[in-house]
Amino acid sequence: MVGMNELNRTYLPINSYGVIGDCHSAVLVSPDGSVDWGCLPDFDSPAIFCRLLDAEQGGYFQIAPTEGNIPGSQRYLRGSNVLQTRFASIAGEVVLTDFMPVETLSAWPYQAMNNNTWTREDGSCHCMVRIVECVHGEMSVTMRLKVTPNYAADASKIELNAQHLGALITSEQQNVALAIVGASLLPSYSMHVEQNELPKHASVVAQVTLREGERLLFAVGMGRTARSARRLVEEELPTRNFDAELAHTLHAWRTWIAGSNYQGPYADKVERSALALKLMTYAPTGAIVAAPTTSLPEHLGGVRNWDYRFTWLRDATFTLYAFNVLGFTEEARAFTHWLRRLSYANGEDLQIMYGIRGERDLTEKELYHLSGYGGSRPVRVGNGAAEQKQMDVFGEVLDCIHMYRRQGSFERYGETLDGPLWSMMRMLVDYVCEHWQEPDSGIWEVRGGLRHFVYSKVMCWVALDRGIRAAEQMALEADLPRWIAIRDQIRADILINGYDTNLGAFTQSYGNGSLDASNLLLPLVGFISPNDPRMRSTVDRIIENLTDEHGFVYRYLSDDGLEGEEGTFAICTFWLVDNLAMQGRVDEARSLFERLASYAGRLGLFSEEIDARNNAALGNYPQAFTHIALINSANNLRKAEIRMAEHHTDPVIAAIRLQKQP
Ligand SMILES: OC[C@H]1O[C@H](O[C@H]2O[C@H](CO)[C@@H](O)[C@H](O)[C@H]2O)[C@H](O)[C@@H](O)[C@@H]1O
Repeated sequence: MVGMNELNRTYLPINSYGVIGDCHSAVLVSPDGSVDWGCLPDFDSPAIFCRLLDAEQGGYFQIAPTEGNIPGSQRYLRGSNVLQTRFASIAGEVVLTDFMPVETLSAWPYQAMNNNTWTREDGSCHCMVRIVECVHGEMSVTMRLKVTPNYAADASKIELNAQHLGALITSEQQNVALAIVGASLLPSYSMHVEQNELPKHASVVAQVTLREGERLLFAVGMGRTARSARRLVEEELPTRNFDAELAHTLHAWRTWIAGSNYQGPYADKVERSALALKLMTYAPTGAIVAAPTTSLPEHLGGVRNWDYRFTWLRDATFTLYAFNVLGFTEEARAFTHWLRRLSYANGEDLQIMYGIRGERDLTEKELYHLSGYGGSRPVRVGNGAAEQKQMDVFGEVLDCIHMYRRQGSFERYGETLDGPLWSMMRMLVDYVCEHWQEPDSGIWEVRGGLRHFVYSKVMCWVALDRGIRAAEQMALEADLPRWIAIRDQIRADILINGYDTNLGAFTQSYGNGSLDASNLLLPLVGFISPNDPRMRSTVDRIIENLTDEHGFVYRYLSDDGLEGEEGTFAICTFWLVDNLAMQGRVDEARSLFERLASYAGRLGLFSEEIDARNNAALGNYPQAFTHIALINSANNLRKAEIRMAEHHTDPVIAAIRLQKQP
């Protein structure tokens, strides 16, 4: 964590970054004041800042003390995704406030699926705002903006404006506008262009000495064309009232989070997780990304580097479960809206993931010119998993609609389940009836060939089960006798072929003696009781054989067709917490939850995996999966504690406690 003088800055720990966003995109800000990852204006736009994936070539936008070695420390402003980085020395202290203005966090009038969101509802541009203010003494501050368009593949050209209060950075496809507000009041202010060693990208450098009470505001926006970006530099950005936008943005986040009705343990962690998840929603269409980054490695120096800036049906529906726990329903409405507008002719045609505007083509490419985080290559954009067959997604989609119905959301939003939505559900259930016996690539998207994954079969059972319940409870048209027979057949098949009596555990796939943490979901989806002896022994086997020395859980240890190792999966460890809690092993559950929670970064954010041995976060960041699971586990602990209280206290007191819960 160093200041501007440290020119050879390399890779910071993944979970040391803060994230800010506007529900169109999100950028990562390091504790030394640098935006090292940024795809603007949308999550899937080519990155203009990618120092995170190539410390030498990658662009960044850093505002920090000119003198090196003044450490920055970060925090979020209460109840928001507005980030502050504080730099303090003996001579002075400056505070950097970073945010992306939001108009509203409630449901949008959804736009066409195929648009990039260059402008906001009121016609102004989406932007990133950074305000640096001296709160004590004085400090010299440097801003360095190195824009590297198209993941640093395209060259950029810089033009400073006449007063040196802004800059236009253009390239073949992307045009960036920078405006600096407040500089004309500061005599020490200067700005120049600095050539870098690699000539493709120069940097805009501004310097100023700030005294107590003085401040500068930097706004960066994207123009669809060089001409529109020039207009942003000259007209729009210098005249927008960003103080009012900051107040509005803070209010929007705080109003949104105040809608949570969570009253259980670890409320601060749950709140941060909820705010992180909301950041991953794409307001114009209702889609939800798995994470706002690509290629943060699952093994340092390894090849397991994937692009997560897309919408997996699985990850998104899991996100909605977590929102549901907190009492948020609008996100599910927005997502089901997105879901209904996806293009697919039948179950075969339904992809497991789509782009945020419903794009089907997510062709995976390797960016050979980037060296990768800590040398982890290849850097990939696009994701080949989109072409995989993963049978679990049918259960996840049907379960999500089931949850939406159970929440009373159809009534709340004046919608109905019959009609086109029910036709879609029936089509998916019928597809599962025909295809559940086929092998697939499974929840973990293995690249080593198709198998009969137990979790996939269980989710086929879930698809049938939720379809049957909807048909029965809503008197909807369906071939119920057939559905019921197949549901029961799937269950019997799993219990015979998916449980290994010698091992004493549900296995990863049929006829294979390996353990798989996805089976921890079986009681969570209602397939089996958490106290069924087969489930209890599966949990014990997982604890014995699928954990590291900290008790954190690996997804599996079997071959998956890829080179290299990986860390423990945070979502899987939280699933273990859930199982322990549901079994009444509350002390073990609590202690595991707390151990795992201590591996979040200082801001409470998690990536996908943990290498506890080296105290390192691994994988894309922040990752929805982990934050979803944290919320669910905190809630399962809450429920387990209530159950314990009921058993161990006076029944009257227990009843009073129960009443207090939402
Ligand atoms: O391990 C191989 C696979 O890893 C990624 O998939 C993982 O992330 C997805 C998004 O969060 C999640 O849905 C999946 O369950 C995880 O295994 C990657 O996206 C795949 O391309 C890759 O094959």
